[in-house]
Amino acid sequence: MAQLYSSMKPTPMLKDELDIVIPTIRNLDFLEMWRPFFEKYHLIIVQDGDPSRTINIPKGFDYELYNRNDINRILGPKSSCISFKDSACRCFGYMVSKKKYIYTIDDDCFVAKDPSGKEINALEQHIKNLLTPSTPDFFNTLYDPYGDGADFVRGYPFSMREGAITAVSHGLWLNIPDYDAPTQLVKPLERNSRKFYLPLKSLNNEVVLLYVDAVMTIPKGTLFPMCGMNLAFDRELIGPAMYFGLMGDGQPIGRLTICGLVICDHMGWGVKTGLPYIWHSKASNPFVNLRKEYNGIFWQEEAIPFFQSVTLPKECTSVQQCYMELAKLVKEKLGKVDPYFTKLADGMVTWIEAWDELNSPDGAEAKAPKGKDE
Ligand SMILES: O=c1ccn([C@@H]2O[C@H](COP(=O)(O)OP(=O)(O)O[C@H]3O[C@@H](CO)[C@H](O)[C@H]3O)[C@@H](O)[C@H]2O)c(=O)[nH]1
Ligand SMILES: [Mn+2]
Repeated sequence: MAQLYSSMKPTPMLKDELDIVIPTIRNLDFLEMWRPFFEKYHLIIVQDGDPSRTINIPKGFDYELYNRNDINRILGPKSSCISFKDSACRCFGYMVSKKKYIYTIDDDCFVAKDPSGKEINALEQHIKNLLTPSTPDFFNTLYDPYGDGADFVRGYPFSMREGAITAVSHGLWLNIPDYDAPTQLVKPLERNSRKFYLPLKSLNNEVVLLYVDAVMTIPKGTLFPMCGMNLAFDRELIGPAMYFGLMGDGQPIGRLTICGLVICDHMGWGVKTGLPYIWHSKASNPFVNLRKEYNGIFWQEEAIPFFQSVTLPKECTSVQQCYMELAKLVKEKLGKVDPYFTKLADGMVTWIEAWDELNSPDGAEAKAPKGKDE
């Protein structure tokens, strides 16, 4: 399937083909800053924590809001696969959406500015990333050859210039980077201000935050730490594999995405990272994060070599089949690391079952209180 976007200008809005998923334990006043970019889109808000709390949502946005009671009502016993008291609860929004694309953003992420001072329309850049091919099989040293002002460099095989379908667009962050707790603890004041260019001086002669003006494809066979803070994906392609795992309340682990992107390699799809940037305003509490992360920090030393070694049978031709196979392997190979991984594997199976229940042609409709403040 050829990617839609080529050199046409402007980037299609896809306002009827994309949902914005926001996990939250806070009021959503941050939407005021995003209003020019988000107001035409449908929002799926997943309210975590105490369902009796009222979340303030600025007027004029079209949204559906799900709290834990809704999740339990819609999924019944299968709601056990949706994390509670962890941002991974956002996966429920992926499951109930009916749109082709998803953009997910945290409620402490704001509109960033590029070095020229122009506000960045993160959603537009993600759409551009998703509608242009990726280059997972052969690295282009000018990064994204489909970006404005770039192309394939000399020596890039012409037979590979059509590229691969892009399944995921992973954006980055100015100000507070997505650091783990130990890094956050030793670098409490560090801000993302790497100097990839001559420092741009602001009016009062201070170095302003800079950013890396690049989008690149994650090379095939390479894993990377995927952050859900500023992330978009083709839900019809890779949606069933975008489960963030079992984390938060009742789990020995949090803030670690066990994600099935190895399936992209198996399916021949691409994953991009880089632009767009958002401005991440708040560092969650590093001590609380350390408690959530410490198991994951040493388990990942076993889990990563496992995921790097995974090869899926060619008989797995759908994402669901791949994911079920991955769950089987997680149980077999990682179950001995800790019983958690057996629980996780079961959660992965339940996730696919719930996904198919809600998304098969005759699947149950996820009834939620529709929200649209006139
Ligand atoms: O129990 C919770 C806690 C938070 N949320 C919502 O999830 C996002 C992220 O929360 P926050 O900004 O406080 O935490 P960060 O450490 O900055 O998050 C990043 O680290 C990873 C940890 O989850 C994640 O990939 C990034 O998002 C906000 O919208 C909170 O409101 C929640 O739903 N439940
Ligand atoms: Mn945050």
